[in-house]
Formats: sequence, C-alpha cells, structure tokens
Amino acid sequence: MQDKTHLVDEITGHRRMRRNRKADWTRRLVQENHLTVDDLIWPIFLVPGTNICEPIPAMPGVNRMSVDVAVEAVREAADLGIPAIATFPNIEMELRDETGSNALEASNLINAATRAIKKAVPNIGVITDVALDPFTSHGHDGILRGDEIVNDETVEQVVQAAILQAEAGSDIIAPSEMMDGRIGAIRKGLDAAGFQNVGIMAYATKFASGCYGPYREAISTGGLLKGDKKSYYIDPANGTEAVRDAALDVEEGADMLMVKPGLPYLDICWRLKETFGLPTFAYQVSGEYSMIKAAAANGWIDGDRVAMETLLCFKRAGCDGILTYFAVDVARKLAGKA
Ligand SMILES: NCc1[nH]cc(CCC(=O)O)c1CC(=O)O
Repeated sequence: MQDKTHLVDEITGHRRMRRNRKADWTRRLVQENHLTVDDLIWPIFLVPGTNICEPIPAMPGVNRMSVDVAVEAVREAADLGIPAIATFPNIEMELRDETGSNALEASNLINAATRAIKKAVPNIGVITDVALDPFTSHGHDGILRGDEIVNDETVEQVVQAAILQAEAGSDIIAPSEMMDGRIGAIRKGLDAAGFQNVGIMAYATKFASGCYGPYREAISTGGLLKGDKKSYYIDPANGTEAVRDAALDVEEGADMLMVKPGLPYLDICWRLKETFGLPTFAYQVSGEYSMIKAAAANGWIDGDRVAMETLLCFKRAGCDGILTYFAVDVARKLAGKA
C-alpha cells in the first residue's frame, strides 16, 4: 500500500494553503478585506407625529420613527461613526394621490426630517430618495397614466422634488425610480438651482426583485401596488443590460453608483466597480435583512455572524459601502459596544 502522506505531497508539492490559516494571527495578517464603520449607510423609516417609535413586524429590530425620535437615533448613529443615513417616509394615506404631489411640498415629511437632522446632527450625511412611491396612491415610483408609468413627466417631477430636498439640506440625492434620463436631468436641475455641491448616488441597477416586500410594509405601499415594476426596474436575469444602464448614469453625471438588492447581485457590484471605478454601494434590502432575522429567530443560523459575513462579502465584491438595516448593530459591534 502506498504511503498516504506521500500521496498528498505528490499532488500539492510544497503548496500548503492551510499554513496561512493555521492561527488567528496568520489569518488576521493575510485578511484581504475589512468591514469598518466607514462602510455603513443606515436606512431609516419616518412617520408623521411626535414621540413615535413603532416596530415593523416584517423587519424585527427596525422601527418607524417620528422626526424627533429619528433625530435622537441619528445622533447615536453619528456618535458610533456611521457616515450617512438614508431616509424613507411613510406618508399619511390622505396625502397620497395619483401623481405623488406631496413630493413637491417643501415641508413634507422627508424634507422636515432632513431639516431637523441636519440641524441637530450636522456632521452626518443625509441621503434622500426622490422616487414617488411613498407619495402615490398606486405605489408606483412614477406618474401613472392609464397603465403606463410615464417617463419624462416623472423625471420633471423628480427633478423638482430633488431641488426641494437639496433646499432642505440633503447632501446626496439618490433617485431609485429608474426612469430614463433622470440622472442628467437632476444634475442640471440641481446646478441651475445653485446646488452644485449636492451629489447624486444613482440607484444605477435596481432590479425587479421579490426582496422588497418588508420595505413595502414599512412605508405602507404593499397593499396599494397595482401590477408590478417590471416596466422600469431591470430583469434579474440581465447583467450586461445592467452595466449598460449604469454607463448611462455615469455619463449623465452620477457621483456614486448603487446596486440593489445586494447579495444576489454581487456579480453586478463587481462588474460596475471594475468597469467604471466610481464609488460603488450595495443596498442590502429589506427582504435580505428579514431573511437573516427570520432564520436566526428560528435558531437555524447565527444571525449576527451571518450579517457580518454578508457585509464583508460586499467589500470583497468591490463595494465601497453598504446600505444596511444592520448598520447600527454592526457599528456597535465594531466599536466593541455589543
Ligand atoms: N423606490 C422604491 C424603493 N425604495 C426603496 C426600496 C426597497 C428597499 C428595501 O427593500 O429595503 C424600494 C423598492 C420598491 O418598493 O419597489
């Protein structure tokens, strides 16, 4: 019989991958990617009123907050070193209409929150979405005429909404509605209004995903949505189309790119970073968060460990940062406070 040790040596020669893995110190020494608090963007949900902090059942650990409560939560996030937040409003049903006209109110919920947050916590970045879905009675991101989401009219309105958000103090406009030509139009509109320093993070590749369910519960659009968003979001089957779509956003003046959802689309993160070299972000969306939370609640996975692993994987895939509902928990953990 042949000597088994000898057999392994013959196959691997002197190469032994496990030498670098043998101890904690070697593993730390060769670690290629790291997650730090600087990588985190925290998405938060807003509700009208005061002193409200209501749990979102489909997203355990995530709350809808009135502006006063949100300000304190954002202060804690800033103290932990989180660089930026992204805000999403749950607008009163009475204010929602066919065209999402509340998006054009200078003091609507999202703008009121931006003003209060920038006043109380000036050193945290505020990123605001200009899609119309929180404001429309049909839950679509744009203006619905018949059964069509009309592109150019939506873009015009989105530009006006972006200018109002910039006036309120938003640092970065993040348009998620995937209308064609929106990045260029928003850039022009912001510049003409004197907001050359307000950036644009393009939801460059937003896919028609099943992973947005809990978010729609959070801002109460789930029950409203007629049909689906396949006529404006990208087909999950299409990678090359996603790169082309992002190329237009880059050409039109995007400062940063985002991929959404995150984990099932790591190949897109990688391709965008390799192709354009712009700061590239992933949005680990509500469904991704809830899947981890649900499995952890059942005792099937170690939720904290899996959350950290997924975030690190975004870094490995080339992302400069991640929008994640885990941001505050993770920041606490990174600071040794949890
Ligand atoms: N403009 C829509 C929008 N803005 C943020 C999310 C999803 C975020 C998440 O799931 O965490 C969506 C998706 C949608 O409802 O179609």
